[in-house]
Formats: sequence, C-alpha cells, structure tokens
Amino acid sequence: MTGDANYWKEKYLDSLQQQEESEAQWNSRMDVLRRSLTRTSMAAEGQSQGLDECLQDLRKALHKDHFERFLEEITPRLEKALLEFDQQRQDRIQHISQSLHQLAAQLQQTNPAPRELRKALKHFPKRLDERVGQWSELQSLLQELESLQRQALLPTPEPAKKAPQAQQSAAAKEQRGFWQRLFGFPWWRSSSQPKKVVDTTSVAVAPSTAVSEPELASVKPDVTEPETPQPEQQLTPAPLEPKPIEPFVQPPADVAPPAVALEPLLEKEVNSEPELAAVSIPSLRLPAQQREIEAESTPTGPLIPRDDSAPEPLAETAQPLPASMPETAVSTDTPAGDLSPTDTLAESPPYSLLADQIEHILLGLLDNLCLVDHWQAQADVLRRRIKNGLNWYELVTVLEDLACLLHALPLFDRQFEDYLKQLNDRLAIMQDSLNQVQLGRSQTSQATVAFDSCLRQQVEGLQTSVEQATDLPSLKLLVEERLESIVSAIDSYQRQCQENEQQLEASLTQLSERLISMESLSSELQGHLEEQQRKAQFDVLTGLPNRAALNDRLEHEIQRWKHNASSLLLAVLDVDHFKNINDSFGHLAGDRVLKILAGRWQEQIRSSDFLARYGGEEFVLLLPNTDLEAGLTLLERLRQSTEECPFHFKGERLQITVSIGVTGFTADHSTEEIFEQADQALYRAKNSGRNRIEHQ
Ligand SMILES: Nc1nc2c(ncn2[C@@H]2O[C@H](COP(=O)(O)OP(=O)(O)OP(=O)(O)O)[C@@H](O)[C@H]2O)c(=O)[nH]1
Repeated sequence: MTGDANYWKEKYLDSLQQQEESEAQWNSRMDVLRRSLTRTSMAAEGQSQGLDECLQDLRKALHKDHFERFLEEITPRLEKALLEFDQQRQDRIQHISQSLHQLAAQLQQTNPAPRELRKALKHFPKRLDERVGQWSELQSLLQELESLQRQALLPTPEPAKKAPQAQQSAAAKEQRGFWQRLFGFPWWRSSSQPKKVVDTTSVAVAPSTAVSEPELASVKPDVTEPETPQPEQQLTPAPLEPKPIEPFVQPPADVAPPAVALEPLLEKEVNSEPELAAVSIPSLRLPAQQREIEAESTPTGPLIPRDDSAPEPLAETAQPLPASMPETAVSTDTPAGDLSPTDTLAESPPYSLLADQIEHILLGLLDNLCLVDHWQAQADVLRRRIKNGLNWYELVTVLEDLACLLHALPLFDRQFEDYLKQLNDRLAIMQDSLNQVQLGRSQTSQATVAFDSCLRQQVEGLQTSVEQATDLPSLKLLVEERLESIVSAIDSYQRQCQENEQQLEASLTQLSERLISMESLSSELQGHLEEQQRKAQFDVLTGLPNRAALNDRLEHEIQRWKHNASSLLLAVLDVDHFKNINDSFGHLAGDRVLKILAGRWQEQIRSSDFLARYGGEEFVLLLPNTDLEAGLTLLERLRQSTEECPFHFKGERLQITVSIGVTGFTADHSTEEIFEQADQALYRAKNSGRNRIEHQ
C-alpha cells in the first residue's frame, strides 16, 4: 500500500472511532434524559387524571426506540393537560383562599376577648392571598388559623377571684390580651384584690400583630431627645387626699386649631388655606444639612405652625440621624420640597441594621440586673423575646417591659451597691478620725494623771521637807526647789493639753468635712435616682406617662375611688387605621401624628385626669370623679378635635380619627374586668365604623 493510501486508511479509522465515541456519548445523554423525564413524570403524577394519563404514555414512549416520534404526538396532549391542570390549581387556590377568608371573618365575628387575638385575626387575612398560592406556606397558614380558632373559641377565663389558680394560669396562657399584659406586673394586687400568683410569662406576650407584621423600617427621631418636662401632676402620682376637681375647660369654639402639615422640611409653597399653617415632618437628613435647613427656614423655624396666633408650636425641630445609623441609609440628593411618602420609607434604615447592637445592649443590661426569683423569671422571658429577634415596635414593648421591671424592682441596685461601698469607705475614714479623737482624749487624760501624781509627789515631798526641817534657810531652799518643780510640771501639763486640744480640733474639723461631703454625695445620688425614676415613667415619643406610670397611677386612683366612693372612668383611645398612615406617609409621619394627638388630648383634659400612652397607637385615659355623662362629653370633645385636627400632607387635607371605648369602675368588677370592658367597648367602636365612642 502506498503512503497515500495508508494516510487515507488512518484518517478513515480515526473518523470511525470519533463517530463511535460521539454515538456512545449521545446514547448516554439520551439515557440521562430518558431517566430524568421518567422521574419528573413520576413526581408530577397524582395531580390530575388527564395529566397522569399523558405522563404514563410519555413514560412508555421513552422506553421505545426512536421515541422522539412518539413524543411529537404526546407533546400537544401534554401541553393541553398541563394547561387544564394549571386552571384547576388556580381554582383550587381561589377556593381555599375564599374558605380561609370566610373562616377568619367568622372567627372575627365571635368577638374574642383578648385584643391581641382580635388584632391577629384582623391581620390574618391581609397576606392570605399571597401566601395561599405557595403550597409550602399552606401548612403554616392552616396551623396559624387553627391556633387562632382554638384561642377564639376557648371560653373566656373566669375572673381571678373565682377561677382556681391552675385553671386561671392555663387560661391566661391561652388568652393574653392587651390588658392582660398589664397584669403581668404587681400593681393590681391591691390589698382588696385577692392575691394572685403573677403569671411571669405574661411579659413575654409579644403582640401577635407585631409578629405577623412585616418588619418596619423606621427611625424614631425623638428617642434621643427627651421631651420638654411635663407638669408636676404627671410626674408623680396624685396624693390620696380628695382634691377639688377642676371643671372641664371648653376650648373657645371660634379658635381654629393650628394646621399640622406632614410635609417636607423645605416645603416653600404657600398653603392655599390661609388660616392653616404648614408644618413639616422631620426629614431624615445629615446633621450638617439639617443645620443649613434650619438656617434657611421661616422665622418660626421648621416644624412650627406658621400661624402666629398659635399659642405654642405643636411640632418640634427635625432630628438628625442617630449616630449609629449608617449615612448610606439617607438619600441626600432628594430635591428640597420633594419628599414623597415613598421617599420617606426608602430613607428609613431597616431595624435589622441596628438589631444586633440593640439586642446585645439589652441582653447585657438584663444580665447585669441582680434579681430575685420572681423577677428573674420575668427577666428570662424578656431575654427570650430579645433573643428571638425584634422589630421596631416589638422593641418598644420590650423597652417598656424592661422599664416596668426596673421600676418595680429594688431600684437601680448597682447604684445603691456603689453608693453603699462609698459610704462604707467613708465610714471607715470617719472611724479613724473618731479613734484619733479618742486617742487624743486618752492622751489628755494620761497627761492629767501624770500631772496629778507629779503634783502629789511634790506636795508630799514638800510636806516631808517641812516636817523634817531643822533650820529656816534650808527649808526655804527646799520649798523653792519644790515649787519650781511644781511650776514646771504645770507648764508641761498645759503644753500637753494645748497640743492635744489642737489635735482634737483638727480631727473634729476633718470629721465634719467628711460628713458634709457624704451628705452631698447622698443628695447627688438621690437626685440621680429621682431623675432615673422620672425617665422610667415617660414615653419618649409623646412625652406622656407610659405604662409603668399608668400602673402606679391606677393603684392610687383605685384606692382614692374606693375611699371617696366617687366615680372613676377608664377610656381606651386607639387611632383609626394607623397602619395606613404609616404605610402611606412613612413611619416618621406616623410618629408625628401620635405626638401631636397626645399633645392635643393632654391640653384638653383636667390636671386630675391621667392620660398615658399604653403602646403603639393605644392610649389610656383615667377620669377620676367623673360620671359617665361628663366623661362622654369630654371624650366626644377629644374625638371631635382629633377629627378636626388639620393634618396636611403635600397640601392635601388628611383626616385622622380616633375610636374610644369607655367604662366605669364598679365594686363588683375586678380591675382586669374593667379593662376588658373598656377594650370590648373600643372593639365595638371599631366594628361600628370607627371615629366613635362606645361605653360599657
Ligand atoms: N409610626 C409608628 N407606628 C407605630 C408605632 N407603634 C405601632 N405602630 C404601628 O401602628 C400600626 C397599628 O396597626 P393596627 O393594629 O393594624 O391598627 P390600625 O391600622 O390602627 O387599625 P384599627 O385600629 O383597626 O383602626 C401597626 O402598623 C404598627 O406597626 C409607633 O410608635 N410609631
């Protein structure tokens, strides 16, 4: 064979080998494809009969030679079956969604007692449609519903005095509502109430709404800046003696309330309504920008109503970002006067950025508390809540519970410990000083004894000399010698006395200086403690007394009510559709609304009344010595003034309303029941269309 022929022969053999290899590769790929298709078709089986038939045909075809021919025939049938199946699936989702909505609505109609449960029921349908489409979510949805249903259909637990303790605590675990959280703390165990083992787990009840809510990105500018001090009556509980009650002061009807606009800081446009002044919400800006803005703003300053006749600004200056907020979270290029609600939301850094730091601090704080059994259990519950992760609003309730814990416990143990240590050191120094004084005194008395014996010796010697004297000149000499000795003893005694006296005086001066410094240390500490106590009693956002303060005040008011046999009303005020305000205008605007409303309501009540922020958009008003008729008149005024409060956003009028539930204390109802009644009344007000008052 020629060289040329060899060359072609080898080339042929090579290409034959290549072809064999690609055939083997092709076959193996086909095999993988066949197996995957078979498995997928088996996995997809069981969804619909039509689809199953197609899949079975597909599997049979896959095992035939030249199965692609069969596939061509099966594919259109498969497509049709899939489309039908998808339609069935959509119908099924819709059906499930409808049924779950109906179930939730029915449960809502059962009007379950705890408010938290009602809220959870209200929130349940909100994300239902979105979740029901994901099969993986279905199980957890059904579990949630089952749990809500169980809670809603459980009988309301008997009041504390009637129910056996074990049953009561089991029921309390199931049904913990808005007010029951309040009863986790001991204020309500007044002497006339039956003693109850406090359910320590009650502190742990995070509002169920908070759990189901998405984490809200928000900045609370007021957190770092304390409010202007409140009148004295709010700081300390009123004394128990009966006080003359001030009449309700009706605001003059012709005074238009100043407008409150939720507009951007640099809004320059003139408000079209002349009687209304524009006020801006605090915008999220860097401190330097903030200063520039403040310099540029109107003479009344930013956030202050433009209405000169307004007695005092309803709003405050914008706050810079908290130091711990990353600056990247702030959009600095937003044009002035162009802050849209979405901008506000976008600018809010998520809580998760700070969560670790905050949670670390809180856990550290809890670890440092020296607590006894019962309180330790509450602290453990709080610790668990923190470890489970918080969002902004859960953080608020955790902080409130922590404040309650600190407030109710032997206050500020550590400070006392330090104080006692210092006191002990100073007492030791004083002890030294006293010892020195004692020493000085004993030295003085030793000197006196020595002087006395010296004098006696000299006098005795003189006596002997006189008795033994034989001639006058020697006697004279002897007497002179003795007298000299006596005079020098007197001198040395005097010197010794003087020295001792000086030492004594110095020690006494030192002692009194130390006493003075101890006194000032103790009054400094006292002032510090009082300040801490005062802070622990106030809500930082609204400046109103908080839940801890409400607990204290309630105890006093209930005692006073019993003592005076007068009437005591309790009202719960809840801003309507507050979530919508947050969602539409941003959480900062929501915060501003709460602050402004709190200020307005506070202005309209008597100094003997007590308004507290219970948490979130919920407020509690105590009206001592007020019958239902007078109470309803006042509450109607608060409701109306809320409705009329001229909030604005971007020049548009924004109406905000409040629903109120009110009830009176009666001898045959426990405090817990009174709260529950007010809460029920509020629920009725919400269900009957909101912006109204209901009483029970
Ligand atoms: N801006 C702001 N929002 C808060 C604060 N505390 C709670 N919230 C929010 O207030 C909202 C309360 O919403 P819901 O409980 O659904 O009640 P609502 O929207 O007022 O509806 P109704 O009470 O039924 O009229 C939730 O979205 C909370 O996240 C706060 O301090 N500031």
